Amino acid sequence: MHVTISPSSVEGTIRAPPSKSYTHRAILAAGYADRTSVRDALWSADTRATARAVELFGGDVDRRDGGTLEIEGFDGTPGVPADVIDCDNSGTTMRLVTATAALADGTSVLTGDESLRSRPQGPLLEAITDLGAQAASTRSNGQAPLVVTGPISGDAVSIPGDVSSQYVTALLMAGAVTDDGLELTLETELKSAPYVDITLELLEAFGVDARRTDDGFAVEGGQRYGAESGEYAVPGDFSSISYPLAAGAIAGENGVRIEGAQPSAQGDTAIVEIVDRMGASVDWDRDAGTIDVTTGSLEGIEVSVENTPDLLPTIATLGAVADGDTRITNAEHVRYKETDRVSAMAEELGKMGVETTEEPDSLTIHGSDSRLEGATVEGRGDHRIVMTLALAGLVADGETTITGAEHVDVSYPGFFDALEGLGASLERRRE
Ligand SMILES: O=C(O)C1=C[C@@H](OP(=O)(O)O)[C@@H](O)[C@H](O)C1
Ligand SMILES: C=C(OP(=O)(O)O)C(=O)O
Repeated sequence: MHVTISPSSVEGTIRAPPSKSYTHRAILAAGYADRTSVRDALWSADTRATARAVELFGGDVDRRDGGTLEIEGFDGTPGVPADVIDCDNSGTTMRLVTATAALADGTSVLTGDESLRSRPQGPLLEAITDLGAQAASTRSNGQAPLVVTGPISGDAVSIPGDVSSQYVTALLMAGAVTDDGLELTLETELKSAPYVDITLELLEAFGVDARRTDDGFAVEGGQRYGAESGEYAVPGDFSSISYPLAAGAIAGENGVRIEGAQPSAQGDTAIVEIVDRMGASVDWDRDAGTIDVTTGSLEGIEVSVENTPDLLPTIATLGAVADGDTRITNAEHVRYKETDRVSAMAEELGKMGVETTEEPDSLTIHGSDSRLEGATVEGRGDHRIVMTLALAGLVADGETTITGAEHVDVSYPGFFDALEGLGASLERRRE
C-alpha cells in the first residue's frame, strides 16, 4: 500500500495502542503458565508471531472481543514444535522464542522474513550452546534460519549487552523454569536497558522472581508462572505514542490529547521530555494517563538513544522540523533493527530536502526554518520508518507518498486511521 499525505494540521483525542513489548512478554509468560487472560493485548503482526509460537509449543491462544487473549499455556514445559516457527518480522519473537526452544526436549527450527533473517542472533546461540544445548544458524552467519536442540542444563552464562537486550529477556524468562536457574553475566554495558526493566516488571506480575546482580542478572530455577487471579492487563505503548505526540508537536496548533498513557517501565516515556525540551507545550497527567501536546516553535537538541532505540526515527523527524541541529547519539544498536534506521532516516529525510550527518553511532539532523519538501519516500519494510515519514508529510510542502505503508501492521495496525481521525488528509492506494 502507498499512502499519500497532504499538509495538514492535527487536533483531537486518540487512545494509545497497547504495548508491543508487554504483549509479547505476557503471551509468552502465559505460555509458561497454566491459564491466563491477557487483557488489552496488542494484536499486530509481531504479537501474532509470538502467539503462533506459543501454540506450536503446545499452548492455545484464543482472541476474544475487546482485545482479551485467553491463553492456555504449556505449563513450563514446551513441547517440540510440529512445524517451523515463523517469527515473521519480529526480533522480539525470535529472541524470546529461541530461549523457549532451548527448553524443549528435541529440535525446533525458527525463521522469519528477509529483514529478520539479516538480524544478529549469534550471541544468543552461543549462550544457549554454552548452557549445554545445541543452537546454530543454518548459514553459520549468526542469522536465522536457526536450529535449536534442547534442553539446556547449565546454570551460568555470559552474554554481550550491546547488541540486543532481548537476549537477556529471553534467557531470564526461560531460566525461571529450568532446574537450576540462571546467572547472567554481562560482557559489555547493557544497551536498551529499560526493556529488561519491562521484563522484570512483567515477571513480577506473573509471580516470578528475577533480579539484577553486580555484573548482570539472575533468576532462580524451578519457578511457576501465574498472574494474580489469572489476569494480566497490558499498558499503553510509548513507542507508538511517540507518533501522535510528535504529530501534535509539529502540526497540532489546537492541541492533541493522547489517552491510555499510564506510567510503566518503558524507557520510551522519554519522548514526553524530549518533545518538551524541543519547545512544544506538553502536559502529562500520569494519574489520568493523558498527555496533552500543542505545537511550539521547536529547537534542535542533543539526545542519547542508548536506552530508547525505537525513538530514533521519531526524534529524527522532530529534528528535521526544528530549527538548528538535533544530534542523536549512542545510536549504533539502532542499525540492527528491521532496517538500519540511522541510514534509513538520513536517506529518506534527504529526499525531503533535509541535511543530515551520519556517523557510526550518531545522526545529526540539520533542521532549518524552511519547510520540508514533499517527495516519494520508501518505508523500507519498517513500521517505524513508515510512521515517522507520515509525520514529516504533515508539514512538508506538497504531497508526500510513502511506499510499503502496510508495514504499520507490525506494531500499530490502526496508525493511519488514527492519523486521519486527528484530521490528517491522506489517501491509501494499493501498490
Ligand atoms: O524487548 C523488547 O521488547 C524490545 C527491545 C529493543 O530491542 P533491543 O534490545 O534489541 O535494542 C527494542 O528496540 C524493540 O523494539 C523491543
Ligand atoms: C525493533 C523493533 O522490534 P523487534 O526487535 O521486536 O523486531 C521495533 O518494534 O522497533
